[in-house]
Order: sequence, then C-alpha cells, then structure tokens
Amino acid sequence: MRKINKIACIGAGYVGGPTMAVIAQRNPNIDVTVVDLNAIRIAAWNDADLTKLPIYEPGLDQIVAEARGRNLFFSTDVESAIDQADMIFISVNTPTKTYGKGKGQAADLKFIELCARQIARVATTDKIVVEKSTLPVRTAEALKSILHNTGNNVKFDILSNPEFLAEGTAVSDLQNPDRVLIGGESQEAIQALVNIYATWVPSERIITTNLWSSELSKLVANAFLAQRVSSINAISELCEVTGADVNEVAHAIGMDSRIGSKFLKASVGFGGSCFQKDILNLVYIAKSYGLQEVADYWEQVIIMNDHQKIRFADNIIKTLYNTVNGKNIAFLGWSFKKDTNDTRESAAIYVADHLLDEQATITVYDPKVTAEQIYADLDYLGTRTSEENRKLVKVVNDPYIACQDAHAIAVLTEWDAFKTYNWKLIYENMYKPAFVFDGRNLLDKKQLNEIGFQFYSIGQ
Ligand SMILES: NC(=O)C1=CN([C@@H]2O[C@H](COP(=O)(O)OP(=O)(O)OC[C@H]3O[C@@H](n4cnc5c(N)ncnc54)[C@H](O)[C@@H]3O)[C@@H](O)[C@H]2O)C=CC1
Ligand SMILES: O=C(O)[C@H]1O[C@H](OP(=O)(O)OP(=O)(O)OC[C@H]2O[C@@H](n3ccc(=O)[nH]c3=O)[C@H](O)[C@@H]2O)[C@H](O)[C@@H](O)[C@@H]1O
Repeated sequence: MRKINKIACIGAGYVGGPTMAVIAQRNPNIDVTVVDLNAIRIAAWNDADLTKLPIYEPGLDQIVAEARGRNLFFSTDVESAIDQADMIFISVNTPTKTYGKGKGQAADLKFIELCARQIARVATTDKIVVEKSTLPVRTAEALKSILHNTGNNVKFDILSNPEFLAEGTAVSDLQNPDRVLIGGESQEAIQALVNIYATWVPSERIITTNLWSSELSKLVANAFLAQRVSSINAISELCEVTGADVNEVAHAIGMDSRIGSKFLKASVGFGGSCFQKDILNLVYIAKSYGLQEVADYWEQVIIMNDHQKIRFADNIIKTLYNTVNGKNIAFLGWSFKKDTNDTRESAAIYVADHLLDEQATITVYDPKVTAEQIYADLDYLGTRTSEENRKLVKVVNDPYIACQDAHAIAVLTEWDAFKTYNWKLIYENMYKPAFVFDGRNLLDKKQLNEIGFQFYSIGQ
C-alpha cells in the first residue's frame, strides 16, 4: 500500500485553504503544506490573529488554530513543498479565458499548465498529482503529457478529485460531504487518496470512477445546481405577472421528492466564481465536439441569469418613476451569498453597474466586504473610471448610515442580520415614498408594508 506522509497543495484560495485545513485536522500524521505565489495571502494564513485569515468561513478559524504549526503549514516555497510531497493537490484558479480562442467561454488553463511544468521540473521522487481545481473533461490527458514528457523520469499518477464545497458552508460541507469523488487509472493511487478521506468520510460516500467521469461530473453538478436557480428565477417572472407567489410554488413543487426542496430559492441571480464559469466551460466543450444543441441548452442557464440581474435593476428604475438620475440607492450586501467575503460575479456588481449607467448614486454596506474590494469589482468592469466609481459609490460600515436619505434600498445578499434591523428607524430617515427591493426574498413583506415601505420582492 502506498503510504502518504506529506501532502502539498498548490493554491491557498477558497478551496485549497479550507480543504487542506480539514485534511490536516483529520490526518494528524500527515504533514500538509499549502503553497501560493501570493505572499500576502500566505502571510494572512499565517497571521496569529485568526480574524485576519484571508478567507472568511464560519468555523475555519478553529480548525486552522488546531492544525496550523502542528501538521498544517502555509508557505510561498512552492518548489520545496513539491519536492518533499508524496501527493500534490493542484487547487489553483481556472477562470474563464479573456483572450484568444474560446475567449469568454473556455477555461483558462495557464495556471494549471504552469503547475504541471513546475512539478515535472522539481520532482525527483514518484508523486500522485491530484486535480482539485475544476477542469474541463480530459485535462488529465494534458497533465499526463506534460508530466511524462518533461519530468525527471519519475512516476506520476494523476487523480481527479473535484471539490463540491459551497462558500459560506465550506467547513461543514468538508466535514460532512454528500460524497467524495475520486477518478483515476491507478488503483494504488486511488486507494491512497481514499485512505485520506476515509479517516472521516463514511466509505459508502467515497465514490471512485474513471478520470473523465470524475472531471465531467464536477461541471455537470454545478450546471444542474445553477439550472435549478435559473429555472425558479424564470418562474419568478411568470409569478409576478400572474399573481402566483414563487415561494409558494417552490414549496409546492419541492415537496415532490423527485424534485426536492433545495436550490429553489428565487433570487436576483446566482453569483460566485464557479457557476457561470463552469457552465460556459461546459458550453464550450459541447461546441468543440460539435454538439450545438447541447451547448445551446446549457447556455440558456446563463442567459436567464443575466436577464434576472438586469430585470431586477430595471424594476428599480421603472418603480422610481422611470428615473434614478441623482437618486441614492442603498445596497445591503455585496458578497455573492451570505457568510462569505467573496464577491466574484456577485449580482450586486451588475445591478450597481446598470443603475450607475442611469446616473444613480449608490451607498453600499456589507458586513464582510471591504471598500477596496467593492471598488476593485467596479473598476474591473471598466465601464467607468476609477475616479468616477469612487465619486458615485460610497461604502460605509453602518447599515443605518447606508440607508439614510436613500430613495430606495436594494437587498443583494441574504445576510441574516438584515432581518433584525430596526426597519422603522430606517424608514424614518429615508426619502418618501421609501422603497425596498428585496432581491433575496429575505425580509418580511407584511411587516415592511405596515411600516410604510413600498416593498418589492422577487416573484411575488
Ligand atoms: N471557490 C469555490 O467555492 C470552489 C472552487 N472550486 C474550484 O477550485 C479552483 C480554485 O478556486 P478558488 O480556491 O476559489 O480560487 P482562488 O483564486 O481563491 O485561489 C487560487 C490560488 O491559486 C494561486 N495560484 C495560481 N497559480 C499558482 C501557481 N502556479 N503556484 C502557486 N499558486 C498559484 C493563486 O495565487 C490563488 O491564491 C478553481 O478551479 C475553482 O473552480 C471548486 C469548488 C468550490
Ligand atoms: O464549484 C464551486 O465553486 C461550488 O459552486 C457552488 O457553491 P457556491 O457558488 O460557493 O455557492 P452556492 O450556495 O451554490 O450559491 C451560488 C449562488 O446561487 C445563489 N442561489 C443558490 C441557491 C438558491 O436556491 N438560489 C440562489 O439564488 C446563491 O445566492 C449564490 O449567489 C456549489 O454549490 C458547490 O457545490 C460547488 O463546489
């Protein structure tokens, strides 16, 4: 049996950090070193003050406190971690390509290729290389080719072990996964990884498949999840014109055990770093095999999601008497979902952009997202200059100040704390009529109507 004493993980991000923290916690006899090129990120992972960890995830600080320095290490020394490891996880980012062939759809695999070349160059002993990043189906073939053709004649076994954690619940998803998926060719390598997970995951939840099924299953899982959100969001628009209530419809259909109740919450649109990127990638793969109908089918999930974000912003404009010029809109929430500081592809960014186009001003409050990040998100769109974004968008660290003198409030993230605010006080300090556009169906419509708000929620 192949014994794993040392693990390296390349990429200390939202996946690499929490995943390796839990593997280290559950396998105290294995040394786990997480490496990254980003020295600031590594310094934050090593910060004695656990509130400074680069990623906010409930419960993560305790696990890091338990394992860090014992058998969990964070470092910028990528080469020595590779050299010493028996097993190397690749957990680097795989964003949508922004240039060249496949621009806007295909996954950009430049970071993956760099990792493979670096592993091949540095490795002097046999390694198991694990794809943890989400990758197009058949990427392992490219990895194999690079590793075997440029390596130092050592043996590389490649496994696919996609990660299914969701942000905001990463720790509980890792501690209690629905399943762990491992694809590979070498039974010995597969078993070595099974053994690591088996220290806490029941064996019936550890599935093994061939490489390609594993790689593809990850894209398909995200596509199915996002499809459910787009499906209920499509129905939300129909609800709004027919008098049906999307929450009631979701409840009614979700009681059918064949449909199930999860992932049926209508919203301003899904965000996050993966749903859009992974579906676009699936669309690109289907197209590259000439499967146009398959590509068109999945592309609709994205088209519907874009429509939902713009529809929400347009509804604000229409309701505010067809103009938001010079009006201040308070944004409650900027992250793409609650309990995370991640803002990648957050619906808030696109709603803000649309309202700014109509010359509104915006004041944002989010309990976990920094002003720097919010401006970086807007600047990245490139619609306005950095100076304009700073002039038109204010970021405050108090929700009551965010709503003061606002014409309308847009709820973009479902942070639980928003429910407990003194809404009467907020109402008193706003322009009248005071509007709330609840993009998350979070707040109590009846209560807010009684206070005097004009209240709009998705699909009601
Ligand atoms: N964010 C999430 O919730 C999930 C993400 N995934 C997948 O996991 C992968 C990683 O995602 P995140 O952790 O969110 O990305 P991230 O951007 O937070 O972290 C990736 C890290 O890799 C580092 N990196 C890139 N190239 C490197 C290199 N050559 N050497 C050393 N470090 C390098 C970057 O500096 C960055 O810190 C992606 O493929 C994503 O699709 C999968 C499941 C969940
Ligand atoms: O590959 C990934 O990155 C991950 O993508 C998602 O996780 P994540 O994006 O972190 O968060 P989700 O809980 O899936 O939410 C995604 C978006 O959909 C929205 N959503 C979700 C559920 C719902 O019913 N309605 C809805 O609008 C959320 O608010 C959020 O904006 C998947 O749930 C994970 O299994 C997967 O590992």
